[in-house]
Amino acid sequence: MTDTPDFGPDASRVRSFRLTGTVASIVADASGLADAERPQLEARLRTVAERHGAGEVRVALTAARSGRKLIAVGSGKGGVGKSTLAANLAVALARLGRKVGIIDADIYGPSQPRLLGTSERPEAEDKTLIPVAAQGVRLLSVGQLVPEGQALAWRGPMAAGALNQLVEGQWGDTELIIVDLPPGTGDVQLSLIQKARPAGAVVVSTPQDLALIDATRAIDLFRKTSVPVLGIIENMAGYDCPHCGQPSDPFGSGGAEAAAHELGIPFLGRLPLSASLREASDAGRPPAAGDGPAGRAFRDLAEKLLAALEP
Ligand SMILES: Nc1ncnc2c1ncn2[C@@H]1O[C@H](COP(=O)(O)OP(=O)(O)OP(=O)(O)O)[C@@H](O)[C@H]1O
Repeated sequence: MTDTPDFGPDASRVRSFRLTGTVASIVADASGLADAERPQLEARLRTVAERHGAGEVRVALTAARSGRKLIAVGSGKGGVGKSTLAANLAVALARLGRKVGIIDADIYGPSQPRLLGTSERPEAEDKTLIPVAAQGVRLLSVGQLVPEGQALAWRGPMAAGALNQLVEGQWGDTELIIVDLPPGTGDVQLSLIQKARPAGAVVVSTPQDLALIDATRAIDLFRKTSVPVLGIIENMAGYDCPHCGQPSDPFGSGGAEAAAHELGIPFLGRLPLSASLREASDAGRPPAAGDGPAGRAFRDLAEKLLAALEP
């Protein structure tokens, strides 16, 4: 039997230790570590094994982050429902059996804690943030990093630094992380996208021409940063009057679908303007958690998103 040396604070990461002759083999769990921290862990393990008498040390670090996929949700401008859709997509993906996280990187107006109905602040372990659980998903938000109500006037490097803390949180076995980006296509968005390295992106737009021009810019930003655009979602498309029942299209309809076809990207679906969706969202009850029409619509969107992500 191999006598395992004392790895000190790294002991909980060591999955196995074997000493054959003078060759030590160590398997350690590197989940949640930043890329820069992995070699440091390896060096510490190596030192302990060498002190324990090993001449040669082989270290295998498991749980590389490569298995986890980040999906950025962006929009060309504010107020189109990007955060609402990001929250509900996360909840719908979780209901489809995925282990889902959400990173609220919207430095101009972090709204995920409110949308997911939580005011809990994340704890930190060894300076690594532990996401809070809400509505079946795990959440880290830039809003949790500053006192409530304090404005975030961050420039690119600060925003990127904060995002790094969120991306490098203790995500454990989370498979998919939705990243709610700030609206727009400026430098901050660019550096956030480069830092987060998403596997794909979703663009939210309303049907108006102007919103679509902005959405096209957002698509262009993702393309320039080599992030595959998984699809476009049209929000606030059509409205059923609660009084007379007549449908109307205050912002037009079908524009985003036509734009998606033109740009050669998938159209994931549309959501109508809905008072109940807004009320439920404001109250921290994401409609995707229920089985009503909005719940079904979000399930449909989540299925299409998975199909685009894992063809
Ligand atoms: N389909 C919808 N029907 C009715 N209200 C909606 C719909 N989608 C979003 N809203 C409402 O519109 C407002 C803006 O939505 P949200 O905050 O999600 O937009 P955003 O694009 O993330 O904006 P921001 O630029 O502030 O980040 C919210 O009050 C939200 O509840």
